[in-house]
Formats: sequence, structure tokens, C-alpha cells
Amino acid sequence: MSESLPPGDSATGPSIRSEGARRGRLEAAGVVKTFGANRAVDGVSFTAEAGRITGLIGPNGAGKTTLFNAIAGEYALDGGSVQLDGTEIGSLPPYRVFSHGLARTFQIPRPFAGMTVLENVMFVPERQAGERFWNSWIRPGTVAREERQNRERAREIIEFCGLSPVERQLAGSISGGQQKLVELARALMADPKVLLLDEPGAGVNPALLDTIVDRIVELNKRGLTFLIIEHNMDFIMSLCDHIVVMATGRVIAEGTPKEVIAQPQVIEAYLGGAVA
Ligand SMILES: Nc1ncnc2c1ncn2[C@@H]1O[C@H](COP(=O)(O)OP(=O)(O)OP(=O)(O)O)[C@@H](O)[C@H]1O
Repeated sequence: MSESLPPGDSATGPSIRSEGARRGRLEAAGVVKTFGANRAVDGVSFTAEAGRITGLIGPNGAGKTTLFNAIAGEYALDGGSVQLDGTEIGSLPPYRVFSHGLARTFQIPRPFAGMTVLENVMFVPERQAGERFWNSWIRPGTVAREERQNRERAREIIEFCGLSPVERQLAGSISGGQQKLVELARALMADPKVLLLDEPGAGVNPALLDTIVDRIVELNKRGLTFLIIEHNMDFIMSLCDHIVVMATGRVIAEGTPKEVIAQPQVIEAYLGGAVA
């Protein structure tokens, strides 16, 4: 199967944040995450403004993924705070962070390999009536209706992500790039305000990368805030409004793409580190 799937119809795509909605301001203040003596994230502060695409870059081992995991609730913070639209989410477990409107994808996609693409995307929403044990006896009509609505929404999002041609294939049998799009589709099922993407372009062929970029731009136009880790500089420079640069657990620069690449400490960090 070719990776160059056509993107879905962006004009009529799924109901993901209406155009102009501006929620999803993510603010990290003094975030610390340690592994023993290693301060992997060492007092990081930055803001991903609502409706912006913010890039998070830095050499290998800078602490970017650890920061993502701390923001998404996978790691308890050892210091600092994370706020989403003014609400503290820094002490919440991942499912609560998710229900506040922050979703993320992983550097290495984690689909349910033995389920189809459609099933993977449908599997996301929580608190459907069908998942509450007694409801399948007491409110079978509600369960059937929710299941139908869930399937319709999943199929709209699958189309939007250009995955319709593979929706009946097992997620384990599609390419790595397509699996990244499945991750994006799964994240969109929650109608998030903020999306954290961990290396969406890594290992993806150029045609599919264009699809991913195009979908990010379209979602951003609809008001979604993005925070994106990526080593592909063309990708970051062309897509991001604002860039935060990390090295050895700290923020060493931030600003527009033009501003940050000109800064000597950024050049130094990259020349001194192992850049992928
Ligand atoms: N689970 C862990 N246990 C112990 N140390 C860890 C763990 N995860 C990350 N580290 C360490 O934390 C530091 C930051 O790693 P992290 O993966 O966050 O960097 P990164 O900027 O995402 O790197 P890359 O670009 O290579 O993915 C590194 O020194 C790494 O070895």
C-alpha cells in the first residue's frame, strides 16, 4: 500500500474546534523532572499561546520528551506547575489531563496492532454509556445511538486524516507514517484544545509528511494549539510561529524561527550535541 494517501476534505472535515475559537493556552512554570541525580527537565518555563504552533527543539537528550511526559501527566512533576487555560493540570494523571483537553502522540506510535484502523480510532472516547455495565441492559437504545455517533465521528476524522483507504486494515499492518496519522486521528477523537506531537515527521516519507503538515495547518486554522517536538528543521521552521529551544534540561532560547536560529547559544548547543 502506498503511503501517499489523499488527505480528507478539509472544507467539510469533522467538527474539531470551530474556526476562530481561541482556547488552549498551555503554560509551564519552573517544571522539574529528575531521574536520580539527572535533572532531565531543570526548571523549564514557557508558554504555548492559544491558537499557535509552538515548536520544541534541541539536541538529543535535551529533555524534550521528558517535558512532554511531565506535561501530559505520565511523570509526576518534581517541581513547578503546568496550567491549561489557567487550570493547574501539573499534578493530574494522564486521563484527567486528557479530559481537560490536552492530547498527545508518541515518538513511536502505539496503535492496537490487532485492531483495525477504524476500531483504533473508535476505541478512544471514555464515559460512553456502553462502557457503564448496567447501561447495556437498562438503556440499550442510548448505547446503540452512542455507538453509531462514535463510529460516524471516527469515520469523519479518519477521512480528514486521509486514512479512509486503510480504515479496515489492521493497524499493525500499515506503514509507520500511516500509524502516526492513526495516532493523530485518535487524539482528535477527544476534541482537544492542545495537541502535543512528538516527532510527527520522523520516519515518514515525503508524500505522507506533506499530508501531516497539511492536516496540522488545517487543525490550527480551526483553533487548535500545537506543541511539536521535531528534529526536521525544515518542518519546524516552515510550520511554527514560535520556537522553544532546550539543551541539558533547560530552555536556552525562544522566539520566532528566524530569531532562534541566529542565536549563538543555539548554534553552540547543536554543534556540541549529537543532532539527529
Ligand atoms: N525513563 C528514564 N529514566 C532515566 N533517565 C531518563 C528516562 N527518560 C529520559 N531519561 C534521561 O533524561 C534525559 C532527557 O531525555 P529525553 O528523552 O527527554 O531527551 P530528548 O530531548 O527527548 O531527546 P531525543 O531528541 O533524543 O528524543 C536524558 O539524559 C535521558 O537519558
